[in-house]
Amino acid sequence: MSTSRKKLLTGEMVTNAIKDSFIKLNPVTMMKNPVMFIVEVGTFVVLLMTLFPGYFGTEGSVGFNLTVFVILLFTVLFANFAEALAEGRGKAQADSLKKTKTEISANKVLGSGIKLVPSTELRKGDIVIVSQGEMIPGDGEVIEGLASVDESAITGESAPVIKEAGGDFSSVTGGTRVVSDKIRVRITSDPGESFIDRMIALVEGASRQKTPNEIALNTLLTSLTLIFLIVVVTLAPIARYVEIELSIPVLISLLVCLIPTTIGGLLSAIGIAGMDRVTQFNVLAMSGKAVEAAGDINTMILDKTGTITFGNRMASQFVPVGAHPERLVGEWAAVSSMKDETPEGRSVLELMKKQGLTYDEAMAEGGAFIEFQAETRMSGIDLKDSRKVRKGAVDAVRKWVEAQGGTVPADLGTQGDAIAKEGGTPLAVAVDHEIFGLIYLKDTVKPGMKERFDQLRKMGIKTIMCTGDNPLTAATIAREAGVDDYIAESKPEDKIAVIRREQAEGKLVAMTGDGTNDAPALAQADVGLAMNSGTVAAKEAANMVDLDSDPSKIIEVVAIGKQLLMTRGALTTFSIANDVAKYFAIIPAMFTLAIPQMEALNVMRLGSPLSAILSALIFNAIIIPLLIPLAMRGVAYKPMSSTRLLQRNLFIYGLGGVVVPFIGIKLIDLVVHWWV
Ligand SMILES: Nc1ncnc2c1ncn2[C@@H]1O[C@H](COP(=O)(O)OP(=O)(O)OP(=O)(O)O)[C@@H](O)[C@H]1O
Ligand SMILES: [K+]
Ligand SMILES: [Mg+2]
Repeated sequence: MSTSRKKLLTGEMVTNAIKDSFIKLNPVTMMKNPVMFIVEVGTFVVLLMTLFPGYFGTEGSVGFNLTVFVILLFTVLFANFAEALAEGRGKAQADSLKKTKTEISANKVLGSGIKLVPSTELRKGDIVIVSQGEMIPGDGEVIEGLASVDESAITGESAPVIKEAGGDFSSVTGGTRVVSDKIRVRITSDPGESFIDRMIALVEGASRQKTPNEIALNTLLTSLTLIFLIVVVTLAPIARYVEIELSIPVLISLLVCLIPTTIGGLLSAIGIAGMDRVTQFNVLAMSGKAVEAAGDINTMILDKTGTITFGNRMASQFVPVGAHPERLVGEWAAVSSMKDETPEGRSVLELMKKQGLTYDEAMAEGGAFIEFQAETRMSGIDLKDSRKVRKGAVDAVRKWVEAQGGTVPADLGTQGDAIAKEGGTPLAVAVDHEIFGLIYLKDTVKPGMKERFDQLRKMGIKTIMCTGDNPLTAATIAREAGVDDYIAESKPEDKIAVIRREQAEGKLVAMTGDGTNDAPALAQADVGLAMNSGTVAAKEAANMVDLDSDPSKIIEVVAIGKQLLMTRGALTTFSIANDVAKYFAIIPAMFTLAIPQMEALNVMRLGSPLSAILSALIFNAIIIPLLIPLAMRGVAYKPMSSTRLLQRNLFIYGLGGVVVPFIGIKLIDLVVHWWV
């Protein structure tokens, strides 16, 4: 998928798009786009008048009518081509994804035995075993074991990822391959509803629905079209009353020039291309609505570890407190981490090794491991000799020790604060009622974060960092990264509370997450971006999934959403401004046709009335393909507030929309008036 993703446009896509432009002429399809449907009807009427001259009263020359027919036909084809081209890349991607969807046989667990069944027979809840070298037969959750999995079929990333039971890295995707070890997987989707199935439907646009914004704009464009239709229809009898004969092809040309064909022709291409830009970025948006919501975001909730910082928080130092020797801090830290599979836990053992320190591994035998929980902010082990060993957030451990009647060394606070002020995370290490010291966990802010948050601020987006870490560390990192606000010591439910609070103020909120405990907040947020590495629950709750599992990508997703909305706004402005300019070419020409004395109205000095009409019509048609690259690429985009953006766009695209047709029509007329 990654290879096809990088290719922009192939000759094959263009050929297919040309073919599709004709297929899309089917009136049933065209009716979904009322503006272009009216043009198609007009094209058909002019065709009839060209084929059967003399049946329809006033109709001008056959040559003129034939020319109008050809230009109108191309107007419709160009609009269809824009849409087909925008769809092309997704279709190509869907094809390459379908190829990865071959039938796989699965080792299904049945009672105490194993039966070989085709993957298509697997249902939700079935248990399968997948060993080294085998393909995972369906989406599921690892319930036993650990394996490295090659997910390049869906993510394009060739480095294998570790999947293991329990925790946030338990979800597996059908069609990916186990490259080492063996896992037991509980299937979580029925046939036809898998991640790859949904991905295919998404990229190929099969499930594409018009977004609320698109529907609103479509209604506006349709209303404008109806108004102009009424104007033009009533114009004919009025003109006849004052004894001006206007032929039907001339009236149809007028109508087509007046109605917003530019945006009408490009509207759906803009939406599809916007979705596609998100996909090229390796983010799957479940709907166009999600992408547009991203463009309107006011508040962004980010977690610290892994989003703003690299997240591989590493133990870098053991700091003793009270009268305890440094060696003991390391030893108890190691004992508390022996079975702690979090990166923090593993890094403690690595630091021991690096410092050449040893500890008694046998101590853990027969003990009960206490897994890290965001709620308790501690982890550790209850030894079989009944001693309890803990490490965790300083204030959590302090409370734990105090609850057992222990005393807290005087320098715990100062030493902890010193680490926090440097942006590090202090973890206190305690055994029963005694605190031995601190583990200094180091994490670094990802480069360029400040600039990105500056950009978000310019767009008028407020950023809030939510972290489980202590207030001092949170403050330091918040300052270093340049977020607007932060919430420290936040439990998972605090995230959803922040989201609700912002939404109650009428704001749209975006957030990222990967854990099952993030799922409610991901669902509550207007834009929820789940990590592909995350749990099934998180991915189902979110409306976007990042295949690269990089939470900071939410920033770019918002930028893409903004760009989509801007592109649509800019081209709408351009289109309507454009039509205004066409009045100046076509209306004087129409009246001069009937009353030559009205030549004074011909401010544009166009060759002849007929060439003026044809030139306006030709301009109206070719502006569509000329704007396809802009519609597909999106307009150039600088972060700034919505009001400034609007002013800037009105200036560039509004003014441009008025000026460009004058020049364009004049140039076309210089050529065309030689023929008519
Ligand atoms: N393996 C661990 N054992 C003991 N305590 C831990 C462990 N990992 C983290 N902690 C402590 O628990 C606190 C809360 O962790 P949590 O994962 O909820 O948030 P965080 O990782 O600090 O922040 P973020 O929400 O930005 O990811 C941490 O700040 C740290 O003090
Ligand atoms: K038009
Ligand atoms: Mg965390």
